[in-house]
Amino acid sequence: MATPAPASATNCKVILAGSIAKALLAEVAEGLSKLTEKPKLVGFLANGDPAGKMYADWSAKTSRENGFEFDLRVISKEEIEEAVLAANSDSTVNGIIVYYPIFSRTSGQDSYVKELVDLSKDVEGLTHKYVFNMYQNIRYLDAPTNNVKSILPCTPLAVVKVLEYLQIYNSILPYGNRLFGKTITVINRSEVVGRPLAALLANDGAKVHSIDLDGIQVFTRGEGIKKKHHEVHDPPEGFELQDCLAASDVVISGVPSASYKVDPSLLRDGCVCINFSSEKNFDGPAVKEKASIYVPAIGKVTIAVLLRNLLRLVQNQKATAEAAAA
Ligand SMILES: NC(=O)C1=CN([C@@H]2O[C@H](COP(=O)(O)OP(=O)(O)OC[C@H]3O[C@@H](n4cnc5c(N)ncnc54)[C@H](O)[C@@H]3O)[C@@H](O)[C@H]2O)C=CC1
Ligand SMILES: Nc1nc(=O)c2c([nH]1)NC[C@@H]1CN(c3ccc(C(=O)N[C@@H](CCC(=O)O)C(=O)O)cc3)C=[N+]21
Repeated sequence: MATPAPASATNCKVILAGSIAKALLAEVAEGLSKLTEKPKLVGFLANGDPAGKMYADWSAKTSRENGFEFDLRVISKEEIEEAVLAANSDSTVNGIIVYYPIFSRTSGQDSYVKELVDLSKDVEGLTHKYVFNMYQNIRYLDAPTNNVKSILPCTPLAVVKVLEYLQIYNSILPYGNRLFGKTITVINRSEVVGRPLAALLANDGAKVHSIDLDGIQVFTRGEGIKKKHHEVHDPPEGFELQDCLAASDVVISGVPSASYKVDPSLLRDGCVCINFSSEKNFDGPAVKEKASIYVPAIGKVTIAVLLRNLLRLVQNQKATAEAAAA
């Protein structure tokens, strides 16, 4: 007989990203063992951003430890265009990651750089074709042959992998519908993480409350998840953050501010809390009094997903070459 937890302890289980990343990296190792050459990822750091540098160094270390080559190239803003084009035409390069932001957030110039990366080497899935496929819930580039898989952005996909690990995805249901019946709040609706994440979760069947400073949006596939992909609508009149939280099985937060905390008194008893911000959006001791599961950070999962995406690019490059030869 298992001993019950002492009455004084909380019943919240804290799950660290490392254990989730380990499971994904094992899957990646399996795929890697079937290749004859080491996949090569090239990273471009053109902004002098210390946070970007940290993330890049950390990705480089994990890549090398797991049998991938990672070549970090520190360059100037002015060099980025030619550098990406050169990597596109270098057959020894399998994947390209460009760290953002490079140019001022308001200039829109970063969007131009994103489109420069060759589709077959875009390891973060940031070029328009991949973004389109994600929002439209299209999983392959070569439908109906379905040999070339579409690429999903790393952090939103990392959150999906965390939810699969936690069995929030119900494997009794068919693939693509496994979040049916779940209500999820995502706090952050940025173009790079929050909005794609809300769309992915809704495409998998969830009802998603997407929160940002400009208000709340609801992402769903409609009643009975009959639609092929998500649609977005306004919440009911007077619906506030507290109503979203009270209804949510899962709360995912990514507010980039040290002072922001999700009010623990608004959380549904026994909900699951996940933080993807580099700042702690949940107060640890308080959230543990309410949540059944708490994931304080996901960075390691994001990097495991980056390597999984790189492996997928290599597999896609092979499938494309074989199709061309046939
Ligand atoms: N763990 C990981 O793998 C990754 C973590 N991050 C982290 O996630 C955080 C967010 O990154 P981005 O989305 O790129 O940042 P961002 O600055 O582009 O977007 C943040 C969003 O949060 C919104 N926001 C700010 N205060 C809010 C509030 N009180 N309530 C609701 N929404 C609010 C903003 O309006 C904005 O839309 C950062 O801390 C970043 O470092 C980013 C990428 C990967
Ligand atoms: N093209 C591109 N893709 C990115 O994904 C990208 C980028 N550019 N530019 C820089 C930002 C920053 N970024 C972070 C990754 C992990 C944590 C993170 O939360 N890491 C730790 C916590 C902090 C720590 O341990 O120091 C964790 O989750 O375990 C934060 C920030 C990705 N970025």
